[in-house]
Amino acid sequence: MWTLVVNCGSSSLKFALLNSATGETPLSGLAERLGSDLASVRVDRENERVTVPLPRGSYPEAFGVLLAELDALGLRRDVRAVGHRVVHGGDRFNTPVLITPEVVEVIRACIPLAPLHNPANLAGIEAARAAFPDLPQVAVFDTAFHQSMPPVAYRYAVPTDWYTHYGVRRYGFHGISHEYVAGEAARRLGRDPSGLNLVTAHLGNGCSVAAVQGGRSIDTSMGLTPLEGLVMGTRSGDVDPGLPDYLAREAGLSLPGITAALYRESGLLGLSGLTNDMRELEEAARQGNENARLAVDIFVYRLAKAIAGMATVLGTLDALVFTGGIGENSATVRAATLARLGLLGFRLDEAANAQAVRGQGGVITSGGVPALVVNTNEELMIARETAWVVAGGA
Ligand SMILES: Nc1ncnc2c1ncn2[C@@H]1O[C@H](COP(=O)(O)OP(=O)(O)O)[C@@H](O)[C@H]1O
Ligand SMILES: CC(=O)OP(=O)(O)O
Ligand SMILES: [Mg+2]
Repeated sequence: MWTLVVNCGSSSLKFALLNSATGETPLSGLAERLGSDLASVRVDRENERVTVPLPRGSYPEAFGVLLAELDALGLRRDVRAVGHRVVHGGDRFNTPVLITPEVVEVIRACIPLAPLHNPANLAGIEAARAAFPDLPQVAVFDTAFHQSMPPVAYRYAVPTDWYTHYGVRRYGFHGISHEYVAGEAARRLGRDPSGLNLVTAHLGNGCSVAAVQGGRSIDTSMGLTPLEGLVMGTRSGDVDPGLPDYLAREAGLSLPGITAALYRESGLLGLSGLTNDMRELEEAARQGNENARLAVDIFVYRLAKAIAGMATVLGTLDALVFTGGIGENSATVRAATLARLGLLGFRLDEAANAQAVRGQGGVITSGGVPALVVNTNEELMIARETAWVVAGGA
């Protein structure tokens, strides 16, 4: 079944046309910096890549480019469903669902919990509905996989009333990716997923780790919002909850201003003062830039602590999985992380670690607990889940 997958970020729209059974992907692309003068759309066709400028382009305009590409390939009429990545679904959804007006309302109600992501997801749903009014639209939630967490993992030690009245609890994100790579890792290890204890580390622009037991998430590092946990590209991850009040009083900053800085001006970017891009930071660190070095060191230090925490939650560890742009491509981050985790029994295979950079993934340890690189494929996961819902779901 041909499925169009739409993944809207705060200023980007990723899309892919996939065969949900075979994974064949004749068309994919990424519209970036939407709304700005520098907006552009990159289109990947079977054997070529083109980038077209789209100054001040909006989500509907980016969607227009996608439709024109579908027409050029003669495939628009073959699309049977549209699958959307939706970042926050609260605790209402533990599976993907057909998008109804009620589902849209829940996604809207979750905007305060994912202010960068959910409005963009709704824009993607609107654009797709306008273009394909007769096709089923499916929401695949980043939070759904983590709905299996037990209360001991998802509750915060705050007044119970905040939980019961305002849904203040940990939800977790990147579930589509954690679930996909956990399944792939089991396959690569030749093991039955139901018997495996895995830690999965999704390291992209947003970063999180998860403890996956028998194919189910039992804990993860992100919480109420995608701000908690690891150091990320521009997000701070964990800080002292006393920080906003302190800064509001000492620096005269507003609460929304502080939150915006924690989302957009912190993490690798804030620490280095240079960039949120790990590749550029590694290069700057090699050239002797101390701030870049410190940013990478703190990223790794916090990641290693979080992985050890997830291993503790699991009790025993069968494998560690690296994924996401950094996890798949940075041999340096992987090596430095494993070097801090001798306690868990990893033995890095340097040649295999260097090899895994070339895109195939694979096991990067020799003996001890295996660590693997698995390339994530959120689009394929969304296409499969969409096909499952269209076929009647649970
Ligand atoms: N060769 C590389 N070495 C180190 N980091 C890399 C490399 N390639 C990509 N990255 C990093 O991956 C991150 C982006 O991850 P990605 O998963 O593509 O992002 P997103 O979350 O936006 O999908 C960036 O920090 C980028 O620098
Ligand atoms: C939820 C989240 O952090 O997503 P992303 O990494 O795509 O920003
Ligand atoms: Mg990502």
